[in-house]
Amino acid sequence: MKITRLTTYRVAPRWMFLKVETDEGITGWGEPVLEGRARTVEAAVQEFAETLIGQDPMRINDLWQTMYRGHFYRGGAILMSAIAGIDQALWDIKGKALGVPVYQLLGGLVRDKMKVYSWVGGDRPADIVADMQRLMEGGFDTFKLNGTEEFGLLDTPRAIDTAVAKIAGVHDALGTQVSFGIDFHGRVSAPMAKPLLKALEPFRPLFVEEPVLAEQAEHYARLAASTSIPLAAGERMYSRFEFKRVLEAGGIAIVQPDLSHAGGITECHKIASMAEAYDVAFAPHCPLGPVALAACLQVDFVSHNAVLQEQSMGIHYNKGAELLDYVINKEDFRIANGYIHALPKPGLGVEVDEERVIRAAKNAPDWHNPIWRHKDGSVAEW
Ligand SMILES: O=C(O)C(=O)C[C@@H](O)[C@H](O)CO
Ligand SMILES: [Mg+2]
Repeated sequence: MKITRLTTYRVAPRWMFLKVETDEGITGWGEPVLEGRARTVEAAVQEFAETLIGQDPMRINDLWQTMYRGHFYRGGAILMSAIAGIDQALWDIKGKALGVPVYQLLGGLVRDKMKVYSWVGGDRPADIVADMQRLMEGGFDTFKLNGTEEFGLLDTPRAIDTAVAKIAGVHDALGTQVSFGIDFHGRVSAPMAKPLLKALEPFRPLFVEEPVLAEQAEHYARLAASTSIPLAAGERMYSRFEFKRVLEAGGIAIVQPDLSHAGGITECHKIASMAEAYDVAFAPHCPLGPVALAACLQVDFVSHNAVLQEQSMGIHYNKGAELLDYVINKEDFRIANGYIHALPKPGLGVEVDEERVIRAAKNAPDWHNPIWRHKDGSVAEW
């Protein structure tokens, strides 16, 4: 079998799908996107296409290594997102060619169902309790929310109190009926993370995510030593070679690689295994589309340390399209009582509505995150 064509489709809300065609009529789909940098990743995918066309798609490991090592420069958000989406599509082709879901090619199921969680509260956490109560009716009991709005490098006790008050409101209203992760979203500096974590401890969040920016990873171990809250990170780390340093230094209880940013199924399956060796949980980041989610689930169902799966249904970013709008087999993605089952169909297990994708690609938005500023006019972490 040979790869014949790679076609990218940028679509609402902020996703990009990749279709990889072969000379035997088998097509694979991937989701190589970096939110806000879709056009850059698209260019990277098309550059990789120059070396992929004519190659055997079944040789996923060699193609992955060639994409990663063959062009001298390596790693980083753009290249690893391009490789991620291509890798997803290659696994999709392989599973379809052999007539099995990808998880069968990775050793089979370690669990019958996978716990998922839902976002609440948006960019600026608000209406959190109401959002949770609405989603609890749909069977969810695990959530994630942003911990703060803009937060200064040195901020005030009042800013900490404002952030804590929102969490206290959830705790007062719902107690332990719900569990929730708090995403600091890299908005909190290392000096402020310690007091903010301490102030949040009484409300026992499930985890705090990106307690500091990924480039401040050396603070993870120090922060973990100062708090009982499990720390999570990974959406802005792009390969085993970044995760190895974090795992070795300690401090992170949950790794959250993104299957569309960290090299795809091939790389994230290895990251999950590395994390397991350090007794660290695996909870893939996935605020993206259905192909990215399908790729996550394939790794979740073969990884003993997979504990939670993010999915974007109802997320505040999904303007103009929802998680399953481009999916034909919507029923396979059904979430019941906060769990999802392994996708039964061959390959990634997602049947893409190609006509709808092609239509949507004709007027794709060019999504970018807002640029936030502090009161003094300096740029703030969004
Ligand atoms: O889902 C999460 O945990 C996030 O932090 C969302 C963030 O990754 C945005 O997708 C960036 O545009
Ligand atoms: Mg996050």
